[in-house]
Amino acid sequence: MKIALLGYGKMGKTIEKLALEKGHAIVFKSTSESSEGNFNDAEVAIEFSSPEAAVSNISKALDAGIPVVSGTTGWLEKYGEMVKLCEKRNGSFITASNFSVGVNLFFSINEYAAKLMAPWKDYNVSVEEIHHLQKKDAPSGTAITIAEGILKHSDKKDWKLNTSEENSLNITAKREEDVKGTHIVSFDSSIDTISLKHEAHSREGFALGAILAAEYLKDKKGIFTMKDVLGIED
Ligand SMILES: NC(=O)C1=CN([C@@H]2O[C@H](COP(=O)(O)OP(=O)(O)OC[C@H]3O[C@@H](n4cnc5c(N)ncnc54)[C@H](OP(=O)(O)O)[C@@H]3O)[C@@H](O)[C@H]2O)C=CC1
Ligand SMILES: O=C(O)C1=N[C@H](C(=O)O)C[C@H](O)C1
Repeated sequence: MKIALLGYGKMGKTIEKLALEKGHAIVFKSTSESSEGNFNDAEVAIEFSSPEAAVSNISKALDAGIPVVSGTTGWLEKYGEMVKLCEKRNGSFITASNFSVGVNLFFSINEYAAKLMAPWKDYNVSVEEIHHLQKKDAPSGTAITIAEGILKHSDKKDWKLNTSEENSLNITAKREEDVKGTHIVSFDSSIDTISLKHEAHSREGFALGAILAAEYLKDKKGIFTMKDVLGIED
């Protein structure tokens, strides 16, 4: 598969290494300042850039008729625009807050736990995420997906960063040296605490999942999710 990498930072470089090991070719790569290769040679684009650059990168791929996998977080208020553009171009698009298989299983475990815990009103649920110091957005996209999963089964009306409001689901975001991505869901009562934790040991899980999504998307038309890619039921 011929891949264009839109964004060539920590994730772009990890994807390049693993894609080459899997026998794929990188035909184009770009940063905010430079690019090399021929974008139109690509069969699929994998986009991990920044919240400010994501919409223009995704649009560039859809306009060129190249299926696009986007992992960038912090831009989802524009998701509807990208869906419309994808439909207009009869294109192919997947975005996910987290491409790792483990986190996508965690999303389902989280929803199951939230449903199970819903009648037990003595427990208060909260979400914590920890990431490296360079991360631009907070809370993480993954923490938002986790919160949305909990809210499907909770009396809380919304999620908020650092809130003590009872009606809102509290998300805490911590930044620490070199943490790849840790997410913890806690159900706390005065008697005990039940915790679910996912801890990424490297960026390879995110990168492998994005390559898997690109392999899945390459010959398809439409808008898909990681649940489609992994065959996980809703
Ligand atoms: N969905 C998932 O599974 C995961 C998502 N992410 C998300 O992916 C994104 C990138 O993460 P990461 O690789 O760690 O970040 P980095 O900061 O390490 O890399 C970002 C890259 O994007 C480039 N870039 C910025 N603007 C543009 C542009 N207009 N066109 C092309 N490239 C551009 C940067 O270039 P320059 O250096 O010149 O600024 C840099 O090469 C973040 O939003 C992060 O949250 C991260 C891991 C997993
Ligand atoms: O910026 C990161 O590094 C990560 N970002 C994603 C997010 O915002 O959820 C996924 C992963 O946690 C790493």
